[in-house]
Amino acid sequence: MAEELLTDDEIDTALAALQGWRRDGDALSKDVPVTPDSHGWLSEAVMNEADVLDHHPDIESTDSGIRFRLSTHSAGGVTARDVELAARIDQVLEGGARDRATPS
Ligand SMILES: C[C@H](O)[C@H](O)[C@H]1CNC2=NC(N)=NC(=O)C2=N1
Repeated sequence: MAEELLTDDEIDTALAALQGWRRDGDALSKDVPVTPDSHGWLSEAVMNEADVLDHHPDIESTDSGIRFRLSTHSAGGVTARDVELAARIDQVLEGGARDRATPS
């Protein structure tokens, strides 16, 4: 798979199509407000997606939840793989929200 760094314009375009992601230096970053008891299942669900892509996020706890940072270490910045993983993380988060919703 090509490991080409995205240009600034390409990163801006990708961010416009994602939910709540921002550029953070050489990475894409997203803060997700969750209670500490949700860190475990959320991290696990995201890592399952990451394993499929063989591309892994940095995950850290923050005061208000959890932060994902995506960069392609071998390329030294943001590539299409990071954008793909960001979209998959958003799908995981949507699924989690759906699971917690009251059935109609
Ligand atoms: C050998 C394996 O494909 C590499 O170590 C992969 C694994 N996951 C990775 N994840 C991320 N985020 N960046 C990488 O460069 C990377 N490299």
